[in-house]
Amino acid sequence: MHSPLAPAWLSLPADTAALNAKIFSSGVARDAGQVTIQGIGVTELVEQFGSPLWVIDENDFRARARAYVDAFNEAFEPLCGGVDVFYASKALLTVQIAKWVKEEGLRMDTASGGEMALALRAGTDPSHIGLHGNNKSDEELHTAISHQIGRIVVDSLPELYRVEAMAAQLGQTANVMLRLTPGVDASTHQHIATAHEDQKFGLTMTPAPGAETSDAYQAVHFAANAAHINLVGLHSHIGSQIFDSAGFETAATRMLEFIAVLAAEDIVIAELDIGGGYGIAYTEADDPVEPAVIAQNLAAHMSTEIDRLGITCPRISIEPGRSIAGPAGLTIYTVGTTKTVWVEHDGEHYPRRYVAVDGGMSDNPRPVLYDADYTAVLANRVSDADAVFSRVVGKHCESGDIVVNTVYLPEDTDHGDLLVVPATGAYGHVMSSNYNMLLRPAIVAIKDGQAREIIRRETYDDLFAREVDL
Ligand SMILES: Cc1ncc(COP(=O)(O)O)c(C=O)c1O
Ligand SMILES: N[C@@H](CCCC[NH3+])C(=O)O
Repeated sequence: MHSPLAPAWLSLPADTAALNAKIFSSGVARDAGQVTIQGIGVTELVEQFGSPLWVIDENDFRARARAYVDAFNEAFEPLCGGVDVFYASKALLTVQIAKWVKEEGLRMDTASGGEMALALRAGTDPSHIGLHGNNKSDEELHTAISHQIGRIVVDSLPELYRVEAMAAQLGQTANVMLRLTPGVDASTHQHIATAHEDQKFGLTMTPAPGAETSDAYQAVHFAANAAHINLVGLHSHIGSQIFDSAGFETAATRMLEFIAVLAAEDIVIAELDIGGGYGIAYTEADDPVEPAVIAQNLAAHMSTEIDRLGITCPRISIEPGRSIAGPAGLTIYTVGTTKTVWVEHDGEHYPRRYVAVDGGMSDNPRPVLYDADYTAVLANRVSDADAVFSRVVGKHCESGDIVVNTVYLPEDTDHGDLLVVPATGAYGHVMSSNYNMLLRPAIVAIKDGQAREIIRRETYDDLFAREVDL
């Protein structure tokens, strides 16, 4: 029965076994009742690799990565030449994944010394690596400059001066992009919007009261004239999990207008990185846009703006993360216990079923951080039982430890059943923790119907590994 407690977007499923294709990776199906990934059943995966388990559909990941390369190159080639696609590795990064990214022709966007070290360890060409961060350490800058990485995306004036000084000291030229904040308020959760003024990232394009020029303008002039800096271009990233093209278009317009101002002063900006942030479907409420459509719309918008401003189009680069890794991943959990509570709503009481699983906020903190919604399906079997209004929770000592806030699950879902939560490939493993000393799950990659572990499950010895005096 449909619950009055349900949010407006959640519909009562006609079939609780159905798998919504826009949310699951392309390799997911049901076979003899069981959810399979490229033909391998969830029961077999859990028997072999344990529960909970992160699964990455490698074919799907690679296809999504390739789709960005193909779509953006096709749309922009006639206008601005080829497009470089940098995979935003913060979404999901292991050595294997860095290798897939390279094999599919993408470059690597990193956001810390650790991500950069992993990219280098995986054999990524340093000239294909970008380094972000609003507060890079001397050690991170030293590694980036001495390895001659393709772009240090400088976030502030003080950092720019430090880069010039360090490059001079090392007798090198640092490749620098400048991250600007085009003042766009992207429609997403406030913690993942990054281009409005009142947040920590980037050089503002608006002069301070009483000042004649902005930090962005001063940074361009400094970088263009610095002896040890090669100004690669400009960068803007408006935020993450965005569906609406208006924010990307406004940001592109503001960046191109700034490039036109600089062109009038004979400063040529050769490259413009427009960041990542493309939204994915976590639930039936989300309607993601295909890379080809995003690319064509953006190219059309930029073409008009370039004509209007009378400038040459800079080379374009982008940084998608979530939209490559997210839909390719899913998490398998085992149900431990259930209970039903009665919740008051408009003077009546309605049931909510709590279904507790063997993971939680330690393998996916997104619900607790951003109120993020997910969905789940009973995965080891199909059931004819009625769909009941449910909340999937974890096993941590926190009442906010929610895995899926609202979902209809079969009434007989019980101890020992497996649930699959789709779209967990991005910002799950990378933001996981050992809270309550839970062990982090393994990551299994499935390629061409073969499953292999790319990250093994943690052990209690891993938990004690940093104890100095055991
Ligand atoms: C600078 C930068 N580039 C790219 C990304 C990737 O964003 P997404 O994973 O939403 O595509 C982020 C994260 O928001 C970012 O901060
Ligand atoms: N971690 C965030 C995205 C942050 C993007 C990085 N700038 C999420 O899960 O949605």
